[in-house]
Amino acid sequence: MNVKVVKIKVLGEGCFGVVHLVKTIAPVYNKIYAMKSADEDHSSFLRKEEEILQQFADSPNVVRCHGGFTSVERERGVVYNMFMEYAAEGSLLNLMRKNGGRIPERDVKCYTRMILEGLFDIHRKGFVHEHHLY
Ligand SMILES: Nc1ncnc2c1ncn2[C@@H]1O[C@H](COP(=O)(O)OP(=O)(O)OP(=O)(O)O)[C@@H](O)[C@H]1O
Repeated sequence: MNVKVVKIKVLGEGCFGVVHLVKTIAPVYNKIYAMKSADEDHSSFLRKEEEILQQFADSPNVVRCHGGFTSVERERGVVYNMFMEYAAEGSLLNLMRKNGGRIPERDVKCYTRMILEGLFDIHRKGFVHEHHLY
């Protein structure tokens, strides 16, 4: 499948790759995704992440994965890309930064519930969540 996207902006960078906000051009026009990319030679983690996320399509508290594809970029060569649901409100860290280093008390209950329900689904399927500190 010949997937074409326009990169709108960088959303962030993790240990293994960069995440862009993108808009699709082909084969479907104007779909918005968060797209995580890694050089093909170092893409095994991303392919694994995709394989795992696909198992959580029915979990509303785990970010939805919309598949992956390979592209060739002039500067980087062959790249593997994974489409994710775009979390437009950003991360909890963004929320804390906007609120003087805290999560507003009125929001704590709702986010705690979402995190615990997401973790419950993850553990139920036999996975553990790991976050890298760097
Ligand atoms: N689906 C998304 N919607 C919006 N922003 C996202 C999305 N996924 C990732 N981001 C942004 O990109 C950053 C990097 O994401 P990534 O998944 O690569 O790493 P991480 O989860 O922060 O850390 P790690 O490398 O430990 O997995 C995030 O911190 C976040 O700011």
